[in-house]
Amino acid sequence: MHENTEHHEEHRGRPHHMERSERREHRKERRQHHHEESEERGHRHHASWHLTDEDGHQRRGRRERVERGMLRYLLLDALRDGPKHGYETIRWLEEQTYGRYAPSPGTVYPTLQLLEDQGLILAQRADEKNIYQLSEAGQKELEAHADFTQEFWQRNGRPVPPPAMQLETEFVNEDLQDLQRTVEKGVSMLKDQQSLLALRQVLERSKNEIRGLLTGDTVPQQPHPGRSQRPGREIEEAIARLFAPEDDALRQTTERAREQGLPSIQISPLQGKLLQVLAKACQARKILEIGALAGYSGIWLARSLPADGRLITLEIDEKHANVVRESFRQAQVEDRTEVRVGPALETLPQLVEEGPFDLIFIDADKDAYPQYLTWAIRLARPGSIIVADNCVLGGDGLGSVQESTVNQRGTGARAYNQMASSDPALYSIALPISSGMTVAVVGAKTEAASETK
Ligand SMILES: C[S@@+](CC[C@H](N)C(=O)[O-])C[C@H]1O[C@@H](n2cnc3c(N)ncnc32)[C@H](O)[C@@H]1O
Repeated sequence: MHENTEHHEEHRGRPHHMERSERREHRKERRQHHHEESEERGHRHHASWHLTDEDGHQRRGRRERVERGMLRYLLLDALRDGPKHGYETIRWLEEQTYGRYAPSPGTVYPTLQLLEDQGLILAQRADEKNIYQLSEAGQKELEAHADFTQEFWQRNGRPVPPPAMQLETEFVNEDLQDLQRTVEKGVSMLKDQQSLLALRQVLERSKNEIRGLLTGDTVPQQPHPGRSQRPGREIEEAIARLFAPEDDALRQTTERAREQGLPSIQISPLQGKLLQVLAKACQARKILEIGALAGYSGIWLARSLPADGRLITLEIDEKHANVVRESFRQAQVEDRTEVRVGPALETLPQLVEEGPFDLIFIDADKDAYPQYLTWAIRLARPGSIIVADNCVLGGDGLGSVQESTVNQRGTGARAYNQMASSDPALYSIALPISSGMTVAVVGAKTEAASETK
């Protein structure tokens, strides 16, 4: 299936004989034409998007919407692969999209009829069924509109990544969109041809590097499970070996998370030990965590507590919460831990009576980070420590909040760091450990700082 996909990518490519500007113009015209055409038909096709996981269970995903104007090209594509019955075109599309797209017969048969009426496909009756094949006109039509389907195949013509890679794959897609926004914005801001040339050179270098990585010519440097490049990873690992070795319970927690299909986004052992050191420094007896996942960081935190200490960890996902409880049980810290299920912003107000907390660890949805910080200050005492993970993000978490119009990645972290560095109630620093942790010590609270938005 891979070779097939590659073949299609090549075939679907832009007409090579054209100059770049001509190709762009050509593409623009085609899009316009395609748009008008699909509006004329006034149809949008909705197909359910379902995936079969490794255990053979069907999961529903987002719906793949395909305009009928587009379906005709996908059907022509199916027939380029060889003559087929109507039903076989459906199966072919389902197979080529790895189960993401299977149009209904009610949409496919009328479209095949239309294509036949237009002379783009030929029908032959055999065994009381029509076998369709691409006509010469159909072949030309398909080639002339190759770029219509290109985006569809880019999105759907690749295998669905295994659960452990889905998150990273999403990050890659986000990064691509970020890059596009940044370049588009940059192009409109650049004043001279020289700068544009420099920009193109950067893009060219990146493309070459990516190609090298994909073909295996370049060895990936310091790959890591987080979002941003992490220089000095070997050093981190060496420190972890010395200061923060994992035991069976911690290793099993990571394993359990993987088995249950949870994303691999827990903190590193080094971060776990840092949390423990900070908990010891403020003599923590009560710890609050926002974002539990499978309980990995929770175990590190719980182990820093005295026997009568308490860790409350907040988790939105019931399935994650069950894994966390199991992890805590296995690590024998269930006596001092509790998982509270629900959106953290709803649970936090219920904790006012149970505070103050000596250490608060924030590691959940990034957009809400500024609100979590406000709540953390409210639930803290002077001398409490507030730690937030994923705050540096290779630099994306630093800088001004306004940058978010260019680069949306790191928006929550940027706002968080701005608050943490300027709030008079806090004494803070961001550390470049893993994807960055911002550590703040709560000082004497001011009225303004303890108000909750
Ligand atoms: C990065 S993971 C936490 C990793 C964990 N601290 C560790 O290092 O082992 C983030 C977790 O926050 C949870 N989460 C996301 N949004 C949330 C919300 N609004 N309230 C509570 N939990 C949330 C997610 O379900 C996920 O399990």
